[in-house]
Amino acid sequence: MSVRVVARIRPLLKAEIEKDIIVHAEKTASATDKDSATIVRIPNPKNHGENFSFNFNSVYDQSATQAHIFDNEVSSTVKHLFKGFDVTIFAYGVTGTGKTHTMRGGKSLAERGVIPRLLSGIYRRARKAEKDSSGESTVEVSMSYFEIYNDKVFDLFEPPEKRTPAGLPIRDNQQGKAVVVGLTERPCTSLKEFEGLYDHANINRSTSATKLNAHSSRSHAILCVKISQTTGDQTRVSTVSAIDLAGSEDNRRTDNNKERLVESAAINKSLFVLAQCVEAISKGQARIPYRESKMTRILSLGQNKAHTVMVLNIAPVKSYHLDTLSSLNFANRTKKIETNEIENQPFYRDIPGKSKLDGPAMTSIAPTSALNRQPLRPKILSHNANIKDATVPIAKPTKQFSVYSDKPVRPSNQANTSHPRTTTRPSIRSPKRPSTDALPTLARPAKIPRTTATLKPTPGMSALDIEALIERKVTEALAERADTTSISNPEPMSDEVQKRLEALEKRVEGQETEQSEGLQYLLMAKQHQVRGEEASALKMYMLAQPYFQGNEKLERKIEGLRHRIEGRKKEEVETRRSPAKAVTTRTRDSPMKPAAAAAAKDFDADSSYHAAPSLHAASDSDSDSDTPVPRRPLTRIRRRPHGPTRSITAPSPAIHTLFDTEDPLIRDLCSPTPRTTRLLDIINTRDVAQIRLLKGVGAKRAEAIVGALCDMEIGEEDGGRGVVSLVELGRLRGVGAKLVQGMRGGCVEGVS
Ligand SMILES: Nc1ncnc2c1ncn2[C@@H]1O[C@H](COP(=O)(O)OP(=O)(O)OP(=O)(O)O)[C@@H](O)[C@H]1O
Repeated sequence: MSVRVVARIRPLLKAEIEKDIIVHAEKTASATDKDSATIVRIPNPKNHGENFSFNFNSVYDQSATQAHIFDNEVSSTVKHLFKGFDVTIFAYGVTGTGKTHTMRGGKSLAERGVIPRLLSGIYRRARKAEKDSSGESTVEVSMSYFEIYNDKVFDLFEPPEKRTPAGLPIRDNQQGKAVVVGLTERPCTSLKEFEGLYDHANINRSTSATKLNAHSSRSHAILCVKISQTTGDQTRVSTVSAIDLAGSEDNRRTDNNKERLVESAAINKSLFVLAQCVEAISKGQARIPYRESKMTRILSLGQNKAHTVMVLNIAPVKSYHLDTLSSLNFANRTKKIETNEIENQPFYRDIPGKSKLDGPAMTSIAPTSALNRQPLRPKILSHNANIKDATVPIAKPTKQFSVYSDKPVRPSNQANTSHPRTTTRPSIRSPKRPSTDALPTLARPAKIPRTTATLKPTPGMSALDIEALIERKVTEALAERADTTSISNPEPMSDEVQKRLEALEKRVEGQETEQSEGLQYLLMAKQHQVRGEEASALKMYMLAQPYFQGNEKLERKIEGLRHRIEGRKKEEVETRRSPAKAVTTRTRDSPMKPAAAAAAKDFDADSSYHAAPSLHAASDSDSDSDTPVPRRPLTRIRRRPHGPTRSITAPSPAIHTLFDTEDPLIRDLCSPTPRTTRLLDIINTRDVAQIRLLKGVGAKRAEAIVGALCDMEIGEEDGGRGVVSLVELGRLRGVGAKLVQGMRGGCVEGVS
């Protein structure tokens, strides 16, 4: 099913006037009176006589009430939730277009937004389900709520003063879903309780007054509400995520100060990445850059297996013209994303082995499948043999148990470490079972009767009961093993090693924090430059300079930019004095100094400056719509060949390059020392022969490192990126800070 995209055009604000309205909701020609509008119409900024139209699932104009939006677009998702599907609802749009109004809304009953109404619907349905089952079923609701501020994750149940500067980490759970580690999950038994928690948490959200919005959200806020439906000993968990994204900002209009600019850069960057993800998905590219921002990682659009609704918030007026077009383009692409909705299967309650890491969404998948994968933290006693287990199909573990065997399960460590599974499997396969095909899969324990205490079959048991008994026993034993394994295999790190690792981490983090501040300025500089705001770009480059002292490339860039601005000013003055003369002035009258010329050349050669002007406009190659991407003056744009449509196409800004290695300047400024690079390169070869030659590493240790890399699955989801920092290396099982320092120190001698 595709992402459902609905557009909402907000009413005029006090300072806005009727005659500036340029965006309209319209119905299709074939629509009846009953049908709602599905088209957003907006003029072409280059030619006001021409209009662009964008088609969405629904379009709401200024008259749409909060109740209207909820009833038409969101209330039906409650049903999905209770059927076991996850749901994601998110609001997207430029700053000040009504995202928070839509999601949270006001205090009065009529003004309440999607979130409180959704919760109201959830509680209502929960009570009904409980009542209809005559008390057989219970529904529990719990919530977690966090924000992504400056690309860091913060628990909104924690007051800001208790936050750690680095925020909470994100990890992939066993199902490959990104979850925040260490989030508070609060049970809430009634709407009132929910509202109390939600309102309180919202006080902790980062908001500020900007020129475009007196209460502008400076972060992406993600609310996860978990619904656990229990009948007997089975529980089915589903999650609804309601996301109020921060709005993109055009800093020419915000008058943002330094702090707001930094926030703005982070917001814009994450929205850039989101646009890139959507573009990559819509083009069917193999690599979707989810990991380039925390927001995209969490949202995992198109990958999250949830029923997804996007509300596109739009301002109706001219001053938002270009931004609105960008948003419309983005939404146009998003609506084509197919989500593979998957129903969460019930699992047995109180099953041991559920990690805290799982987070709210984690438990939404049957635990049996979770058992097939390695935990995220390496377990010291586990062998590489376990890696194979990760590939064992879900139903296979059942073969390890015989229904007639009543012996206690072997302690997990032994089972895990002494024998690879493949050797034990045949001997414990039940000889009485001709085929495992008849087995119901572990992921569907729904048919299991609520028999309990004894695991021995009794004479009166049916074949189905026996099958169920096998499953039950297998599930419990595997869960127990997983649990024991995690408890009995703590990190074997001595206090001293732990301390050293922390010290190393702090040192590296300290450097990172300092550098990242400088990088923020570079990012902003680049954003300004992309928009043709060269004076602001220069200012930002200059602010970045103290963080990268002595960097010649940056100095050249600044000088080149300064020269360019001065040249332009001169040109303007000349033009005003004598337009005809000015045409030739540049070549005749102002020859560039060699250094400046080189700098300017460097500037020109940097292809990323030819990017599209709009912050969240990704490239547009859609063929089925009038999907313009605005262009701004002063920005040089490479045109793509015109296709069959008349869509105006701007190239995609290499957004992800803003902070990464594709930008030559940033690459230059961020690169780790050659020694570190060398060490990481060697480690990432996963070649025992090479690694064992590192200082302090013998053959056994080299093998353990390679094993740990595999265990941690570093690189699998990242296309084999391997360890990327010393800290990450130090965290590998059996490595530690001391060894890292030793290996690094010995690296200069060269290990080939
Ligand atoms: N449908 C609406 N009806 C009435 N007022 C609205 C509506 N939509 C938005 N507003 C008003 O517009 C202003 C901006 O809305 P809001 O704060 O929700 O924008 P936003 O998109 O969340 O902005 P930001 O990204 O900066 O947080 C608010 O004063 C809000 O009350």
